[in-house]
Amino acid sequence: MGSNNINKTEYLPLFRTRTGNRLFHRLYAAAIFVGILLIWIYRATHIPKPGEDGRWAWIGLLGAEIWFGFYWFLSQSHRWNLVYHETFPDTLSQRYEEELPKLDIFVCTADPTIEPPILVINTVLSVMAYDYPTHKLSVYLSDDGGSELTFYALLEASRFSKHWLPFCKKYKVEPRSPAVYFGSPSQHQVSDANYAQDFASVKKLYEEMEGRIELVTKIGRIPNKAEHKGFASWDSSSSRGNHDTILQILINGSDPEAKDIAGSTLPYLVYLAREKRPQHFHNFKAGAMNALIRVSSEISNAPIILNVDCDMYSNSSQSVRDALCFFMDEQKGHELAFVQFPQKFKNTTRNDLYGNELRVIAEVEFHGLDGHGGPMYIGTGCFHRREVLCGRKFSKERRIDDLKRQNNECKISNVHELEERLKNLASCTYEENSQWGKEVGLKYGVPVEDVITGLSIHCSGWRSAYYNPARPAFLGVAATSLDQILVQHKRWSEGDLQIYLSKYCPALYGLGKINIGLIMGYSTYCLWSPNSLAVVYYSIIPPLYLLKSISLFPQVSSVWFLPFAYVIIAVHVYSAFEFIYCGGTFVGWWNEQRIWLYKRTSSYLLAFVDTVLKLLGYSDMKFVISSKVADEDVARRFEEEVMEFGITSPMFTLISSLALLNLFCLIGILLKLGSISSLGSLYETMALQILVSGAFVAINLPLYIGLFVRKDPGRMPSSVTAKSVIFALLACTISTLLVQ
Ligand SMILES: O=c1ccn([C@@H]2O[C@H](COP(=O)(O)OP(=O)(O)O[C@H]3O[C@H](CO)[C@@H](O)[C@H](O)[C@H]3O)[C@@H](O)[C@H]2O)c(=O)[nH]1
Ligand SMILES: [Mn+2]
Repeated sequence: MGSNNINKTEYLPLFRTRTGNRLFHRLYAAAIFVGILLIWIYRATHIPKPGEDGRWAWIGLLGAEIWFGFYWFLSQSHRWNLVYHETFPDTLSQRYEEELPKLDIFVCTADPTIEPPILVINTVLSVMAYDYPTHKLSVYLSDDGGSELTFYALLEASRFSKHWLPFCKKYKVEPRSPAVYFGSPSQHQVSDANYAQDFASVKKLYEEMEGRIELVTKIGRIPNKAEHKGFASWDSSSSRGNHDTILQILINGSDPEAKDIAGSTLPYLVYLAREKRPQHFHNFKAGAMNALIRVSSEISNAPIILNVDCDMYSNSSQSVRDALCFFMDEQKGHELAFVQFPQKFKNTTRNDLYGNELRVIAEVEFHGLDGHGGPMYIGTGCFHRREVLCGRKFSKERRIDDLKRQNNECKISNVHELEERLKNLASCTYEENSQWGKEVGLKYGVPVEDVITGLSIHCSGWRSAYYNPARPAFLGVAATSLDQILVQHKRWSEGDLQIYLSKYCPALYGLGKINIGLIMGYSTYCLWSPNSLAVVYYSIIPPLYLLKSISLFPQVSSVWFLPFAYVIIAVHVYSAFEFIYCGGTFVGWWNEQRIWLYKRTSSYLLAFVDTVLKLLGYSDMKFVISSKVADEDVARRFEEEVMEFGITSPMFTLISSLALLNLFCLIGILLKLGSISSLGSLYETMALQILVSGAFVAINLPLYIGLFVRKDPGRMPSSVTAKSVIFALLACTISTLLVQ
């Protein structure tokens, strides 16, 4: 009986994979594909003759529709074959509890103003408190802001952790971000007197610490620098972009003194601000990660690395074990380079006004990528094998070294000496004439270091896994204003397009190296920004021709009307169902359509233009860091799901001009109608153009209100309103004069 049991556990896998049933989707996709072909045939065979109305507009529409069809085809790769995983952490624990590998956790921050130190250390504390042997954990904070305020907060966190970690473990606290835990009404063991007492005392300690950190952040300096030797690293000459490497080991896990109040070992805790000099380009987050990889290799050198953005606290103390179920699985673990968890957010509202949650991407598309070889690496909530990040290629013959054997404990005898010795690893010149950023570490050159690094890992033969547990593993701060989300998507779509135009273009570089489905999957994201051209064309030309009463679509009575109607209806009904199936609301779906439009007509368009300028040498690489704070007023409107404009931005001028253009054209054509009876003939010839502009106007309702009705500070600034009215009127007038 006993031996039977052992055999059983030996054969149980650590994770299981299940594929979804895709029959319905495949039938649907085939039917849409036929519809698209018919649309193409119609367009190509009905081009107006030279001299006839609308010939060029028509050819443009043909181009746009070919693009939409092609893009739709690419995006089917995300839906063809969905896979879902389930992990067995109990089996992991039974089999390997004593041999679990070490884990290094990297947290990146870059600006103490928009990434407040209190937020950063809550993330740090949440990952320090993982349900994992503490002597195997090391947490590194990279501070590209080079801020003593952040350092101060981390020092405070190192002290508070002595109380927080044992409290979390004793009462199995979830989540382990103290701000979130104490901020939400506790449902835990309130009846237990011990718990109530511990809760009250730890909460008090937290609030006192929070008070001190907020005070220091507010006054912007450290009152008592003698408190820790580390503050000596900041002198009057150091500034954010110009300072020496600052490396401070705040908790030396191997020090017998470094114990929590229950007498257990604490994880290593390290602060690193790599050297910054104005004359050296620092490669943003990729540069920070690479410095962390090097420095950590000399301290803890764990074979597995988890990295999170400073706002992405751990929401589940079990995630490390979940991730290890993948890496340590005897059958399939050795093929896996990284395990990616979805990005989810703490502060989203019911109808997700800005489409922050990227719901369908998280719940459908990434499962689809997994079916083709693995999800992309998306920069946060991702566990990597260190060796892979350091450039190791996959080889069938040579299995990666057993994780269980890379478990030697680290011992630091002289902290100060070690800090001094390692500083050089984070200097500006260390990477000169090396392979860092090229073959080793995260890749440089594009502002989406994550996507390009993941792609090159896939291309060197590795797989990855997407794990999307019911309880989100990480929660971050989502954008709270329209401007923020548009700026973020500009950076993403620009970076992705740069990858497409680089030597890592998935369609060329990936050919023969990765599955064709994965090439299509990557291409869908990398080609976000060229989408803008077709969408902008569709938002300008049909309404202008509507105003001129020139029809660009089949008449309602024509059979060619059917494929258009069919594709438009089927695609939107499917997408609404998919969205709701993924847990969204109908209003949420409608909001997402609006954001879809805004991204394509502003972020993606500007990203496209900037990429072209960059190719021509006119533009530099930028990384606009997303703000993780909002002032009270903005936060309130976000809660109420009222769109936040508030500032002037070229992106707002773009979306407003297009919204007004469609509105003017629609009003214009209705005014031009002599009588109600001509409505019938307008409908017969112009139904689809009216539908396109009508949908445009309907989706833009909140924007019109922001332009003309609202009075609060979140409305559209009047300069944007004025500019957009002028642009839209100009476009209408010029086209009326030109298109005769
Ligand atoms: O010079 C820099 C710039 C940024 N960061 C950090 O990078 C992270 C991501 O920056 P954020 O402004 O929050 O950008 P997001 O668009 O929210 O980030 C997403 O997209 C990035 C790629 O564009 C990925 O790196 C991120 O992991 C992913 O969450 C944050 O922790 C920053 O502190 C640095 O460490 N150094
Ligand atoms: Mn972010």
